[in-house]
Amino acid sequence: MKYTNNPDFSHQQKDKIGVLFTNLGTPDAPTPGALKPYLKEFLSDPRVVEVPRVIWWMVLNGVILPFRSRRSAGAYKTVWTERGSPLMFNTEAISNGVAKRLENRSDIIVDFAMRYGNPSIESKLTGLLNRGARKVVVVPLYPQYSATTTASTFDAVAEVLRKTRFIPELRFVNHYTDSEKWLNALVNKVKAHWQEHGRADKLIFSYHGIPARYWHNGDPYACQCHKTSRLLAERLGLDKDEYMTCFQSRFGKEEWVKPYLDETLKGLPEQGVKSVQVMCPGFSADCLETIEEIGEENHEYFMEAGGQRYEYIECLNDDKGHIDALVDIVEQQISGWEINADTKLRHQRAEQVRLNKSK
Ligand SMILES: C=CC1=C(C)c2cc3[nH]c(cc4nc(cc5[nH]c(cc1n2)c(C)c5CCC(=O)O)C(CCC(=O)O)=C4C)c(C)c3C=C
Ligand SMILES: [Fe+2]
Ligand SMILES: [Fe+2]
Repeated sequence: MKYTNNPDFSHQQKDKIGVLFTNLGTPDAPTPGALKPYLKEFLSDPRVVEVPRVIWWMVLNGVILPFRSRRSAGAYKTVWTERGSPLMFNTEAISNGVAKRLENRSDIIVDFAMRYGNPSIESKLTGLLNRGARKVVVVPLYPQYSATTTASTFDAVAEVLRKTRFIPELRFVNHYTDSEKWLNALVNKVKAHWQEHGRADKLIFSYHGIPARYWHNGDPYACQCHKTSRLLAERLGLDKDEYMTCFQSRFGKEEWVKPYLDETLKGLPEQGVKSVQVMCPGFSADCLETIEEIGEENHEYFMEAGGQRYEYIECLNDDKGHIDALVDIVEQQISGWEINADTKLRHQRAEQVRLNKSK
């Protein structure tokens, strides 16, 4: 094994703290040619699809990739913009927002990476190490823990570090469903929506699903989703009949955690629920699964079933409240990581200068 080194390493260099935000990943372009390698990497991850490898290899390569690449490319085309894939530019905006807020900390470097596709965790984590990061905090932008997302990100980080000479001190955010600032940011988002559009019969919290089997085997994800909904409802003063939790984005034939969003929306109008507002507190950034699946596809299901008003409340993306919450999470993680008294003094002076300027 040849271990990777920092090509610019000097024993005199100033140590840095690296902050790496990660998200799921997205294809490079909305085309079948770009979808195929992206879906292949994603769906070959044993954390995502827990099926015997040989059988899955045949199904994936023989059936899923040829068909799904085409179908998904069509869906991605509907959300693609001049700035590219929403998941990418929203994640970048979040990372930039946090970097801006921490710019007076000259010892902190902030970047983002994607678990699948580009920019890879390997390229960005190595980049941080090469820029002098000796301590790294990884923040997967998944508020709820799931083995399919959070643990898979950990696997990717570990895989990179397996090959590097220097292993940084490492902190890894497990989930942040209890973050009061994060909950408040979501509450404020809903309240702002209510101010503009009024309330609906029901507020639906929709989360990406996982196969029910994973949950039964110990994945806490669905429980954390229900908890998130409850904490939000308490803060919004909602009664039990005024909100509900649903799961979206099923994939494959197996049973996933329920209730399914699409089936729920198709059944609500006949129960007298004629208007709904849907938000996705499991997604930090708007992406295909929110813009197209929640904004378009499920909107149609509800209206076709007799619904009268359907509104999608966007993700937090780079909202100020979201950035505040993430800065808070990072600061908690790196507390006690001050590089040395000298650096600390410099930060305090820089902060003083900033405060004096803003007076
Ligand atoms: C077995 C399949 C899948 C599991 C399990 C799964 C879990 C999971 N996914 C997210 C977040 C996102 N998923 C996104 C897209 C997406 N997800 C799957 C499959 C599983 N996800 C597929 C095949 C796709 C690709 C798109 C498609 O073909 O429909 C995205 C959006 C990416 C984008 O580019 O916009 C996100 C985000 C979570 C949070 C999760 C488990 C908790
Ligand atoms: Fe997914
Ligand atoms: Fe989807």
